[in-house]
Parts: sequence; C-alpha cells; structure tokens
Amino acid sequence: MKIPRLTDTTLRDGSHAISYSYTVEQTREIVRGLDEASVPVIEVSHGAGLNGSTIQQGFSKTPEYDLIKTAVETAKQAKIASLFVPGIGTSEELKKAVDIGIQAVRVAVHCTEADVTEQYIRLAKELEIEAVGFLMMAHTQPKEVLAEQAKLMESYGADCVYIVDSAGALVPQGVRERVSALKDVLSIDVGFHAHNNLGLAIGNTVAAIESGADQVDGTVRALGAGAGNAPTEVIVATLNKMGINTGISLSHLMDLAEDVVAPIIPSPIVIDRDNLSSGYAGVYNSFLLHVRHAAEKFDLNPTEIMEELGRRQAIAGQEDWIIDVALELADKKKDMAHI
Ligand SMILES: C[C@H](O)CC(=O)C(=O)O
Ligand SMILES: [Mn+2]
Repeated sequence: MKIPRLTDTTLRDGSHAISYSYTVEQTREIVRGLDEASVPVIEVSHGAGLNGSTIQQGFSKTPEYDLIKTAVETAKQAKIASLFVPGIGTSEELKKAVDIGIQAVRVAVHCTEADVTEQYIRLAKELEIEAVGFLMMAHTQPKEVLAEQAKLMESYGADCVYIVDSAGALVPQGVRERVSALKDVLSIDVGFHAHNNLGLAIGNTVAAIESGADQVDGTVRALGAGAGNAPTEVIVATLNKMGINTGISLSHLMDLAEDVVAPIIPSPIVIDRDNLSSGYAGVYNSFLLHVRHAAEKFDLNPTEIMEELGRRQAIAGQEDWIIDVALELADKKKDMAHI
C-alpha cells in the first residue's frame, strides 16, 4: 500500500475547540514537536481559514500572521500550510501568508461550489506554492457530484483534492465510495479529512487509505472542531500496525500529545450528546460552540437545534442561522405552552 502523506491540523482545526486562543508560545511548542516527529505538513491559521477572526466566526487571541510566522521560523523540515475559505479570506490575505512563508494552501468550499476556488487555486500556483482543494460537507453529495467538483479543481491546477467529512457523518462504506470515485477520475492526489462524531475518524481514515487516499489529516489528541479529528498519534500507530511506515516518530507524537497538547485542552474531546446528535444530523462540526451558546441563551437542548439545522441542511458559513433557528424553536415552545 502507498504511504499516505500526513497533514497535522491541530493548529488550525484545533483552534475551533479552544475558541481561537492559541498563543505564540503554544504554536512554537506544537510545531517543534510535530517537526521533530517528522510530520511532513503542519496547517496553521484561524479555524475558519485566513482572515477568519471575525464576530461571526470568533476572534483570534493572537493575530494569525504572528502564529504563521512562528510556525515558519520553527519548522526545520515540515511544510507550513494554511486553510483559505473564499469570501472569508481574499487574495490579499493569501499573498501575505505566502510572503510570510507558507508553502501550501488548502482552499475550502462547500462541496458543490468548486467553481469559487478557481482564482485562488490559480493564484497559489502563480505564487509557486502547493494548492489543495477541500470539498467540505462531503456526506451531503453522492460520489458522482464530488468527482465532478474535484475534476474542476484539478482543471484549475490543484495538486490534490480532499474529501472532507466536516460533520463526521460518513461511515467507512461512504468514505470508500467517495475516495475511490475521485481516484478513478483524477490524476492528482486525493486526500481525506475525518471528524469523530460517530467514533469512526480512525476507521474512516483507514478506509480512505485502503481506497487509495494519498493524503490524510490528523490532529494531536484529536483536538479539533466538535467531536475532534482522527488523532495524529493514533493514525501513526495504526499505520505502523498495518505495516505502513510513514517515517513519523510515534514516541515523539505521544510525548507531544501528553505533555504539550493535553494541558491546553479546556475539556476533553468526547462524543457526548451534542457531538453525536451533530454528526447524526449531518451538521458542520464548527457550529458546536455557537449551538451551545444559543441553547443556553434560549433555554433549549442543543440536540433540538442540531436536528433542525440538519433538517434545513445548513452549511459552513451559515453560522448566523443558528440564532434564527434557536429563536424560532424557543418561540414555538412558548406558543405551545400557551395552548
Ligand atoms: C473551515 C473548516 O472548518 C474546514 C474543516 O476542517 C472541515 O470542514 O472539517
Ligand atoms: Mn475539520
């Protein structure tokens, strides 16, 4: 089996779980640990991508360019990447991050909107960095649609296209179908990014690799949005057991997870009721903290809000809907109480 390339996104997806509070010191320590373990790619930016520090997404404690600069200066062998969501970030932010030294950008859109990525994938190639297409909420579309969207990204010059299980809603069969469909039509790399709402982040990552995925994502100690991601250290341990030698040091990663990352996690990443109902309803993981706040404000159960967002097929970027939905549910409850 081919050795997949591992991208660690603790310093990007993980920021959703700690309310975008990474400091320069934490970034330096995490990058140093990942780099010494020989992880080849490290993603650093606001959880919602470059320029994500807004009232809608949540403000970063430290400007992300300071964190990216620290990562670039600290890494000796790893490539530093950033996430970029068109509309949240603009060409200006991408150019600035490239000036600071990122060597790859992952351009993320809802999985039916690949055409929006064209100018940014082309810009990344002009700037001579790696360009990865990120098809988010991939559980919402059949493999044929994803394959078409991936082909568009390839035609713009992408070096890789990812199936992104943003809601942690896929089961291994769904991952196999989707990764294989992309492998069948693309001549570039195919990647897979997991979330753990159904307890399948590692199982799905293995299914992706067995279906030919060339790149996979992890986060140390699973630190990521909602139910978290596939833990980087567990991916490496599992691949070792499968006889796939990534060249990444498991012992370095375990020390990093235990000594550096665990102490900064405010509450353990678990599949509690909110995370399970979110994955089950197919709701974007980064909505979790917003849903919890809305539930508290309007005296609702987060599960009710998750179910309604799932029914309405809310997608990334529609965070403002959460308050609308909560308000409507609270009003309905009041009306019922008066009958
Ligand atoms: C912008 C996102 O949080 C991308 C991501 O990690 C996902 O959809 O999952
Ligand atoms: Mn994610």
